[in-house]
Amino acid sequence: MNIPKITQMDVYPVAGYDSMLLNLSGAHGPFFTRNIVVLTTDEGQIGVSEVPGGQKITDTLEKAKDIVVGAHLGSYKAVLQQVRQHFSYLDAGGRGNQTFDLRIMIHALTAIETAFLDLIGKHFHVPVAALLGDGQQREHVGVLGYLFWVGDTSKTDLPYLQNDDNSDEWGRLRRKPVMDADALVKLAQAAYQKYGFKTFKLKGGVFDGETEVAAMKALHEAFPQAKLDLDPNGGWYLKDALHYADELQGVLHYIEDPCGAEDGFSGREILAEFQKLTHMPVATNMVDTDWRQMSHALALNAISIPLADPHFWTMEGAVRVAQLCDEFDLNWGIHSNNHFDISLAMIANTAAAAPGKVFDVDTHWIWQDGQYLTNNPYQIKNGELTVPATNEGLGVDLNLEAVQKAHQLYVDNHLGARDDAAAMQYLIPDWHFDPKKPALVR
Ligand SMILES: O=C([O-])C(=O)C[C@H](O)[C@@H](O)C(=O)[O-]
Ligand SMILES: [Mg+2]
Repeated sequence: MNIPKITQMDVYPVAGYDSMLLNLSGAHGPFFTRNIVVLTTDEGQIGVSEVPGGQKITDTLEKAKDIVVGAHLGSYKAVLQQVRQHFSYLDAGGRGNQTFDLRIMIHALTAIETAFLDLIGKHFHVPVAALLGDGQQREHVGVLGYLFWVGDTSKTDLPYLQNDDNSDEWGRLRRKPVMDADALVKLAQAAYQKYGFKTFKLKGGVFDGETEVAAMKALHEAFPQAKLDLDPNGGWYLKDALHYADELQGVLHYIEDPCGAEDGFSGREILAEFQKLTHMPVATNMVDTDWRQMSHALALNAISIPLADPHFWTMEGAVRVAQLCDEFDLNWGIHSNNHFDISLAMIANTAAAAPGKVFDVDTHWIWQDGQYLTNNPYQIKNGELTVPATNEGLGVDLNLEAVQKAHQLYVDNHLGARDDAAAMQYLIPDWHFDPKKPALVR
């Protein structure tokens, strides 16, 4: 029997268009960037993956080719071990304190793992979900409507996309400013019309806390049945977070990183105090991002909903977190960043393999919907993604021409890793990141 062997590994840094989404780290620029990996076997089959952008991840993937090319599918775990050993020094600084994770090795590792899993799934004619953890647990995966405050792009001379999809209200509104509760409710209504979400999350840490509390109350009034989450990325001090939590009792279903490290205490210690004092379930993608952090978070009872992003836990690692949550009576969810449709397939397959109480998972996809790198992107319908058990691999068919175009966009615009301060400086001159100050509070 022939076991397919990797004969080629291609790495494509790519870019797509984004809205001027605001967050604690600043404002999203007109482009978001990703790294796409394509593995080819001696049988001519391909396996794909997508992880965050940036030259450091691209370079690491390029260097890893020596380990990957020549390996056969059955040895993928040995390949992953070697990649981890060779490059783990790159992640010594941890995730950093931006809203997004700055690690390098773990993202490169995920890119290699996922492309292998795509190939193995195709080889055995099963979805990637069937290969993870204890196998596929569900076909339908709930996803949330990820809402942002959106800046006014006319205050910049940056090439933000406008009028790319005026076929419906969501397509129109997602490129326009959203700077008050009325506009936010309209945005949520448009997202609901198109995608049928049952949960909404607002990216907070932009306006002062009282303004964001009022916005959540307006969303609750407009969608009394919806589950709501507010995520200021640890930008509030504990004493303020306790006050906002009081105001948000009965409004929020859960809260995400309401506070973080302060006064010599770690983010885990502060969140443990918050959870104990409020009894409000706390989600996080900031304080339990590896097993060492997770062990402290659990010992402290700091969190109820680990958001295990498969891009920084690996797909297998994210499902391992779900298994732990299931055994320990915690809820589980996924965190995301702006992404193309390969990542959407990664999210869907990971959540389809997660046992237990899975919260509607994050995805930024609605801001990118229409910019496809595959011929058959997953669709969000009735607030769900579907992973049929008949899928093979990730369940997507790569459109190489679209990847090459997205790569050209990256090259032509001299892009690299994400830097939200640059666009924010158009709104507030000399703006600098402060992990303890909402972005527009300066
Ligand atoms: O849940 C989260 O913290 C995120 O989604 C982090 C992202 O970096 C978000 O803040 C963004 O895209 O601006
Ligand atoms: Mg978060």
